Amino acid sequence: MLLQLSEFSAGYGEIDIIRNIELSVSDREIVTIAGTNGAGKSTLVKGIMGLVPKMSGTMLFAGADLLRMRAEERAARGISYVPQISNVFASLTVLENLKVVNVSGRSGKRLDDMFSVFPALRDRRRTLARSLSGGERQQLAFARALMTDPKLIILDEPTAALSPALTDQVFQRVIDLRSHEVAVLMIEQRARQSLKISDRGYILDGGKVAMSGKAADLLSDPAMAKLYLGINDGH
Ligand SMILES: Nc1ncnc2c1ncn2[C@@H]1O[C@H](COP(=O)(O)OP(=O)(O)OP(=O)(O)O)[C@@H](O)[C@H]1O
Repeated sequence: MLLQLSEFSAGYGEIDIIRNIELSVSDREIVTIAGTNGAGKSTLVKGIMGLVPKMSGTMLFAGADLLRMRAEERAARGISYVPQISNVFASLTVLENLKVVNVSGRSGKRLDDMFSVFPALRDRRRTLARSLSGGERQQLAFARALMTDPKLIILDEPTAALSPALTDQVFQRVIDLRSHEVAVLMIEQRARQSLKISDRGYILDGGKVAMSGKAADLLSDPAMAKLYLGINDGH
């Protein structure tokens, strides 16, 4: 198991926002976190990154105890986080955005790797990030996250504000990430589409895991369809 949370609770003050979460991600797995607005999805992933002030429970990553580690240490151990907005530097070119990721050693080789995975970025390497299309910008955000050669990438709503066509493209890119020996944990409002490309899923409601399991089982569960699917995606 790559990431294992047990009895994990987290919050910002007196009251915990998420409570007693059991969650795991295996090597190269794609896992969706979906659920209602305000359920605590962002708080959960920020907790994994070490960005929430109050946390308790157990959190293991590649066998190490993450809970007491600072955010920088967690990142250094191989977790990359792609926030929902402001995930690239708008005033830098594509090439500059990739170069400023702090990678020790072979960054030239790494750049070549990124351009072979995302050929559109090679063509646009001198373009300012602010001039990229929404889909290209998301590719750049993924490429930046991959520059550090992480074991786990956490994506916070990668398709937010994208058109249906670009959404399909971004989900295809998420599938491609798997060939990079990387696991993906992603928050998605488009739960149905996201589960279709995932191995497993967790549905949060009111700070707790309401449902979890194999993505195919969740997609065919009538209770899941009634309560949590189809509100935000028309597919
Ligand atoms: N920095 C913060 N300080 C205090 N409370 C916060 C903070 N961030 C979030 N919350 C509260 O935590 C709860 C869960 O928020 P969170 O953003 O984790 O939910 P979410 O499931 O990601 O929601 P959405 O789908 O709407 O983005 C909300 O009630 C929110 O008001």
